[in-house]
Amino acid sequence: MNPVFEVANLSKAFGGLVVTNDVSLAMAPGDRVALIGPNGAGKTTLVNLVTGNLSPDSGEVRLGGETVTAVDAAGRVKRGLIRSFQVTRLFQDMTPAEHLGLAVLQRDGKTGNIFGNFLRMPDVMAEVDELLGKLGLASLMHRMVSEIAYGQQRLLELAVALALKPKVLLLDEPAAGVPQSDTGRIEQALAELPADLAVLMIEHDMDLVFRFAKRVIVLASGTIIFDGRPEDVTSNARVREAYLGSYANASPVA
Ligand SMILES: Nc1ncnc2c1ncn2[C@@H]1O[C@H](COP(=O)(O)OP(=O)(O)OP(=O)(O)O)[C@@H](O)[C@H]1O
Repeated sequence: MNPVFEVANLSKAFGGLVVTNDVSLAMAPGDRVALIGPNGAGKTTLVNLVTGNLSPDSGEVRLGGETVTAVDAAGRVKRGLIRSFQVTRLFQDMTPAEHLGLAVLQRDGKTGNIFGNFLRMPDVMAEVDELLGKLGLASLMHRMVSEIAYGQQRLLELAVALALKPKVLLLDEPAAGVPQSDTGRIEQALAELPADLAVLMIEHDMDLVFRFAKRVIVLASGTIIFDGRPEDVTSNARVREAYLGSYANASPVA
């Protein structure tokens, strides 16, 4: 199958520190990939290069076969590359319905309407209802974000991302900080993501990685040291060495 998303020989240094070192990878529609690696391995930097929030020193990013290395982050969103909206970027005094309504209008290029009452637009609201229903947030649609639990805010992030109709979805630790009682709902939402969507998830929780991913990519010191099946990752010598190295550098607990 043709890749929906590719990076080729991507490199990035901050000062003298090479944080992304000749990284190449491709994803097909429907892929479920976990991106793991010790702290400071360069995972967030790689995602920032992919989204266009950072520019690489060299290499290419391609979406649906088109080179988008020079396209800005908004242009990549328009082409279907969506990073899950972070909880810290949700508006505390807006409701889930308003967040999703705005996302739908933005996706359809109708942002001129945002000062109209889009909550009365039947086509927009039908989609908002459906998305919130899917994620179990229907009863909260008109509550302020500040009044809803953290786990539900993380589900709302996912709903906003889905409202933009992604082809490639980048998730950054979708269940981090969520009380255990609510992680099941998030995992269910992840399991129910559209089958043809390509998903790349940064995740530290290996239990979640094993339940979600069909493929694991391990980054260490900016280099991909493993790209393969989840069942092969923990026995891989380079992966073990990279993680042991990160523990060896950790300070002993007093
Ligand atoms: N803007 C920047 N300027 C300078 N150094 C940076 C910058 N952003 C990241 N770094 C450095 O690049 C390295 C990789 O950071 P990055 O956040 O990409 O790693 P990570 O794998 O996402 O880590 P974590 O799992 O801890 O979030 C780190 O040493 C970090 O200090």
